[in-house]
Amino acid sequence: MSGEPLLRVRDVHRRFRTGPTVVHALRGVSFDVAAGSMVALVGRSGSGKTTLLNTVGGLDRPDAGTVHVDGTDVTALDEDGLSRLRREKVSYVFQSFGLIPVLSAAENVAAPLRLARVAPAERDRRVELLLDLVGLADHARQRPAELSGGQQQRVAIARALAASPRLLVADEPTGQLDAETGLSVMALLRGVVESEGVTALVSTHDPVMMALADRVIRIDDGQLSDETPGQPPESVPDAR
Ligand SMILES: Nc1ncnc2c1ncn2[C@@H]1O[C@H](COP(=O)(O)OP(=O)(O)OP(=O)(O)O)[C@@H](O)[C@H]1O
Repeated sequence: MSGEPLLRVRDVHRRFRTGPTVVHALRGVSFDVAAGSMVALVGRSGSGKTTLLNTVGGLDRPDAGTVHVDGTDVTALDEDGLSRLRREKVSYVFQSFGLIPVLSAAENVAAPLRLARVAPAERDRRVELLLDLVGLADHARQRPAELSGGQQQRVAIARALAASPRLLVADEPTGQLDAETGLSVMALLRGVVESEGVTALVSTHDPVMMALADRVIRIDDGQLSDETPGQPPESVPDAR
């Protein structure tokens, strides 16, 4: 498999029909993401970022084009196949965290491991390790409402990593966080890409996230319009 991109997107189109109006949200999007790299997806509001991320992880189907994740043709999967993909290969981090309110931090992180039928002792070990990785070892028993926004997003990142996905998709993961908290969550994401060997595709408006990425791809009105390599933070205006 070496040399194969972890993610391959080819000529993806997606249209939405609302009454008489048709919005062409993706107009022939193609790109590759190398295994173990972190790519930032940027673009104005309404440019198609969420639609693209949903298509990549099988939450939404394109009208045309193909998406391959780790050699699997996502666009050819039936519902069972998509569920397996989301359990085993792709996980999501959302702007709104998406934690289960009645579960503790540890139970939220354990949820994907339960689904994957990981044995309890191994599950506990992995949850402890992940909460430690995201700096929340002392908050394992707290429920989401008892955690700050930044802490909740850290739990969501730990949960997303629980089942050792190949691809982490994050849709504006720092969108609800203040600048300082957002920066620490972004640095955490960058760190886990390295330490867990995961590949990440992250939509963002934040120049610091762009600077932390290996590559930046820009979407404009449903088309990729530009691509620049990640830059060191000191060369990004207003990043400090
Ligand atoms: N389910 C839907 N039904 C109808 N139109 C939709 C739907 N989802 C997205 N769109 C339209 O598709 C276009 C792209 O939306 P998308 O949410 O992908 O943009 P975005 O870049 O993620 O925006 P933002 O940064 O504001 O989240 C927009 O014009 C949007 O109104």
